[in-house]
Amino acid sequence: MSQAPVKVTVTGAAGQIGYALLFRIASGQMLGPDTPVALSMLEIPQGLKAAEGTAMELQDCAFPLLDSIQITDDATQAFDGTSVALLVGARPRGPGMERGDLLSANGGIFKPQGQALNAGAADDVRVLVVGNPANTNALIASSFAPDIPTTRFSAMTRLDHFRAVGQVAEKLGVPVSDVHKITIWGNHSATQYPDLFHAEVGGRSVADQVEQEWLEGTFIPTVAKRGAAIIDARGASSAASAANAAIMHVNTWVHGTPEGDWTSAAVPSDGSYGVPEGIFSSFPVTASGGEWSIVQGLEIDDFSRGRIDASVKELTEERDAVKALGLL
Ligand SMILES: NC(=O)c1ccc[n+]([C@@H]2O[C@H](COP(=O)([O-])OP(=O)(O)OC[C@H]3O[C@@H](n4cnc5c(N)ncnc54)[C@H](O)[C@@H]3O)[C@@H](O)[C@H]2O)c1
Ligand SMILES: O=C(O)C[C@H](O)C(=O)O
Repeated sequence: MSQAPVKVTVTGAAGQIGYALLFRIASGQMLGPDTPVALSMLEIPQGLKAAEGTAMELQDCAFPLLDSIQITDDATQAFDGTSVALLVGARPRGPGMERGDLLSANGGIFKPQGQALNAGAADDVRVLVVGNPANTNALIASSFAPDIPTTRFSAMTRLDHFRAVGQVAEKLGVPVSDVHKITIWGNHSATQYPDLFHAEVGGRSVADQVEQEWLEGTFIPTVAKRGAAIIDARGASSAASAANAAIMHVNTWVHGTPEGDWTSAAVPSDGSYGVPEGIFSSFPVTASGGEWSIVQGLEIDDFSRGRIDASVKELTEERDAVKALGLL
């Protein structure tokens, strides 16, 4: 081990995504092979026993990079000194629950977690929100962490990005590594807009290589509704693919995007592409020096404009709903 351990906090550590995530973090796949990790697992009291079981398994892997494991139901302890916080634990939508109820229940989680991050996180903290509704949960958490720059928060649309890459690779019969410049715009929800007009395979626009009918009638709905399709098939929501996307999101944030390509992440809007300032919307982004930058200057045609606006409208409605609940 060549450097001091980096504290990484995972909330919802005993959940499905937590189980798929923790072993990859501890093995070095997120921060790299030279970075020892001090893991902190935050759970609600009912989740602590299962978290202890996972910790036993982590110990049994004898990962050379795993420096220590903390298990707690106290957010202040979990976030104290943390440099990477993965906010995975969230309240899922239950039967008969309206979107407003979901936002209110999650406000009860992300407000105190934002406050605890603000109180004790390390100066270099980076926060990834995975728990749904991820974009708006990131907005809530960051608004209760006024001493942490808003740009240190982002919400995950990398899974949607990878889903789009997979669909394009299959359609064009190329390896996934040939697919570049995919963009997910907007919300991590069924209104998201996976954009192929700027995507490239073999140096040519993907939109020029597929039929418009496939793009509109198959590609967009397949990507946007993939989460629901997985729930339907598995009887549980995506877990390993979500954990993979979280690992890659943080890895890219810390280590940067490859030259000439970009990825997708929900970051606080600076007003780019007409997206209202402050909401967490997915954009094409590059990363360098631990900071996200929104890719500028892309031409947006009327088709894309309409799709982006529809998803952004949903995000502004979510923002207004949490504002009305006193959560902003
Ligand atoms: N952004 C994405 O792409 C994406 C993809 C997949 C899933 N998700 C979301 O991720 C979240 C987690 O999914 P999962 O399948 O692991 O769920 P899960 O129900 O298996 O696990 C969630 C865990 O969070 C814990 N928890 C609840 N409240 C908590 C709190 N206040 N503090 C700490 N822990 C808490 C629960 O005890 C549970 O163990 C869900 O909201 C899901 O919708 C997002
Ligand atoms: O779609 C869901 O509810 C689960 C998750 O956000 C996903 O995209 O797989």
